[in-house]
This record gives sequence, C-alpha cells and structure tokens, in this order.
Amino acid sequence: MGVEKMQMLKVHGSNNDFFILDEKNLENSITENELSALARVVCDRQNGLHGGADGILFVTAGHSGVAGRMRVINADGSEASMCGNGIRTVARYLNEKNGLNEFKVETMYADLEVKKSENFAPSVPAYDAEISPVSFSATDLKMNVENKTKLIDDYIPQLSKTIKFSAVAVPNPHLIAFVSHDVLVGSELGRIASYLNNGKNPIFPDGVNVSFVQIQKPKQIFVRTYERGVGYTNACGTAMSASSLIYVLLHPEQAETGQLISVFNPGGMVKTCVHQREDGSYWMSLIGNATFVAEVTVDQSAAFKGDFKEAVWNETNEQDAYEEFAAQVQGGSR
Ligand SMILES: N[C@@H](CCC[C@H](N)C(=O)O)C(=O)O
Repeated sequence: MGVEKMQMLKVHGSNNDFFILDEKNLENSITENELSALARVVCDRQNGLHGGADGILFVTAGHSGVAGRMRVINADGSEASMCGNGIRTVARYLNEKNGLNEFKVETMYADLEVKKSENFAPSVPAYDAEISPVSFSATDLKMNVENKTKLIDDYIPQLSKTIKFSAVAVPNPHLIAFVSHDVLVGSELGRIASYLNNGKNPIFPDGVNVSFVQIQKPKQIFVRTYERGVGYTNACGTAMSASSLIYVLLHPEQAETGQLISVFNPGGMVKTCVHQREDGSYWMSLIGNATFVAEVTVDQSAAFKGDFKEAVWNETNEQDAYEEFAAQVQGGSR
C-alpha cells in the first residue's frame, strides 16, 4: 500500500493559528475519532507539527448555496460550533479556489456570509465574516448560575466578589468581563477560566471561552482570552465579536450599533461592527487578516502517530508582513 500524503495549510487570524485540512486532500477518509485525535497530535505546542496550533479547521463540501463547510476542532480534540478568526482564513481559502469574493460558509448552526475586504497592509489580506447566531439564553450557553436565565453585567459569586460578567453565545459560549489594565494582565483570568474549563464545575459543565476586556478609549477595546479547548490564545475572533456586542450594550455612550470598533489583542488587531436586525436579534461583522503561513505535506499515517520528521513545510512570505503590521498597530494602540 502506498504512503498516503496529507496536505494542510497553516493559517492564522490575529495569530490565532490553525491548520486547514480540506477533505479533498485526504487520500483516505477519516473517522470522527481520528479527526479529534489528529487535532490533539498535530496541534500540540511541544511535539506537534511545526510548533502546533490552536486547532484544525476541517473544510468539506457544504449543502447547496454555500461554497463549503467549516468544522472547528480545538487543540484538545473537542469540536466547537464556530471560529471567528478561522472562518476568515477558510473564506480566503475558498475564495482562492472558487474565485468568488462574497459567498456563504456552512457552520454548525448557520450559513454565514463572508467577503473579501481591503488588505490591512501590503501582503496582509483581510476578510469580513458574519458572526451569528447570537443568544443570551442560559440554555444555549449551557450555563448554570443560580436561577438566572441570562447574565448581563452581573456577579457570579462563586467566581469573584469584585468582577461582573456577561454571557453570550455567538453561537459558541463566551463569558466576558470589563476590567482595569492591571486585572486584564493579572492571574484572575487564568484562575477563573481554568476552573470553568475543568470539565467538572457546575457553572459551565461544557466549558466556556473567558475574556477580560479593557476599554482603551471610545470605540477601542483590548481583549485577552482564555479559550475553551485550547487555553490562552493570541486572539479569539468570536470572543472579540462577543466582547464588542457587550461593549455596545453596556456603553452606548461610547459605541453604537453600526459603528466600527477597533479590537486589539495580544496577536494584533481586528475591526468589529455590531448590527441589530428588525426582530431585535444581533449579529456582528468581524473584519481582520487571513494570513497563510505555509503549505505542509505530511504522511497521513505518520501524522496520526505524531511523527512529523518527513513533513515538508513550504513557507509563504506573509508572516513577516503580518508581524510588521501587528507591531505597527500595537505601537499605536498604547
Ligand atoms: N479561536 C476561535 C474559537 C475556537 C473555538 C472555541 N475555543 C470554543 O471552543 O468555543 C475564534 O476565533 O472564534
């Protein structure tokens, strides 16, 4: 039997990095368990593929009316319903395959609009992705907080006596707190988020993405996130979108629906815009880079064993361009 080669694309949005695996590039189909196991092996930061990643974006043919389907597998092998930074890279991947600049991508709960946006800088392509559906319901969040059916700017005493939280599903679950710079950079985020993602707490039994947000000035926030299924990441697109929504709801004097918000993060910067439909429901635009770092070819069976010695890694020139962009914008954000 020949050696089955598997091609993947190393990508990122705001340095929240992934491997795009297109089902078409698999010589042999893989089972659900194999996909989950592959994510754990390939994404491992110590022994994974070329420094690992925050997850795998598994691209398959979608139903009619979409250009493709994106599934999100976290680094721990768990599947998430959405990935904001990831869908921008999948949008670019599909755009460059089908030549369309505006189309829909199928995700677990919705077909989402994506479109090519103006480059953020030379060799820093950018895409605009719809983040939806949005729900504040404790049921949708799989959240148990006393007898609360929703949580907006309120305390969860078991977590903190001083920090107030808001919870929103976009549709993956997010817990968000607006804090001072000192708290943003402190240890509370890790303490709270690691407890809520320990698999046995009563508040979020399925885990939750936790973000601390600092308002830097009107229509400019900084978001630091500890992700479910991953841990600290450079950025989380759905978290930045959810944080923007809560920001608009809690600080309408600073930012309203329809206005662009600059969202800085440890990995760079994106733009968001909160929209409200006539039925009162919300959705967000998430506009940010879609960087292709490298094309990689590995032997499929070796990859499952975590053997990447023979991996072929062909880098693009885009990462240097992105780092230059990120340094420039972050210098301006202080
Ligand atoms: N980093 C992604 C979110 C990935 C899924 C998340 N960790 C979850 O489990 O909900 C993003 O950019 O949104």
